[in-house]
Amino acid sequence: MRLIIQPDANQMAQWAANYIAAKINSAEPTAENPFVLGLPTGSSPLNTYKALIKLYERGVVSFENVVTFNMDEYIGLEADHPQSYHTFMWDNFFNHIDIKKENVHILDGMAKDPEAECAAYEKAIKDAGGIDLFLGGIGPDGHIAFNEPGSSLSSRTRVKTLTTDTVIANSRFFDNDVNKVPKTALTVGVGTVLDAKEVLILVNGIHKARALYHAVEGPVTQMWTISALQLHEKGIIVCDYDACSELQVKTYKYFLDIEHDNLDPDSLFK
Ligand SMILES: N[C@@H]1[C@@H](O)[C@H](O)[C@@H](COP(=O)(O)O)O[C@@H]1O
Repeated sequence: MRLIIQPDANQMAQWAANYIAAKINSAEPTAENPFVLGLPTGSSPLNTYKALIKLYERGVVSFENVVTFNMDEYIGLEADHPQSYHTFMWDNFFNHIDIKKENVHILDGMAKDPEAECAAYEKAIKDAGGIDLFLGGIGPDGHIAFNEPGSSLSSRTRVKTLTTDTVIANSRFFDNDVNKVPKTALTVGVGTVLDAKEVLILVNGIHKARALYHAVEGPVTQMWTISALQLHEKGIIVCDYDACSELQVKTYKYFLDIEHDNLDPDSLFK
């Protein structure tokens, strides 16, 4: 695992955006052989999306030959609901770049047959050649996508019931009313994420410090699903100083030392 420690959320976002852009560019994607990018919602990736939009506007990267698969979607929200992940992605990212609508994949939370929707999603990822890079965030309880504590670390795309903690955490987007928050979601599985060629996870803020501790220093356990990243050959966590608060000083110093030459976001384009 690589742990990229940055001073704050803005510098994290610049590092992550530069990394994604450099990966897309080095793949030299074409319509026949696109770059396949997995994407999250939430507050964690917002600054990264803003930084990627700026890179696109500066002509540093194009998304013309990029295919995307989002991590998850609430069950029961129409795509045009203000809090659907469809709305989030188009408002915060897709509307501002040159991605083709047909290259965007987001699970349909209104699907009549959710299980068939999930199976079709797994097939679509496979048909696209697998995910080259999966960007993600985590909840304070260490969940990745909507793989709540107790999720199988081999899980695939499926229906998941949200924990009370997640419903409360996400009620901030639903007028702070837990009754308005959907209680179930469609989500890629931990196994789906681990199948990506690379996984890049964003973790910022003191409220994620415990989760980062479990991700880096804890054992692999279904109770902190992000810990499964330890099994991935190319797992990267980009975090800020605050999120490192629960790490041992020697762990923190080790990753700062070994990544010393890689911490400047501009170093990624050299
Ligand atoms: N399903 C999403 C996750 O993909 C996201 O990582 C998490 C954390 O959100 P935030 O980045 O806002 O802290 O929220 C939701 O539960």
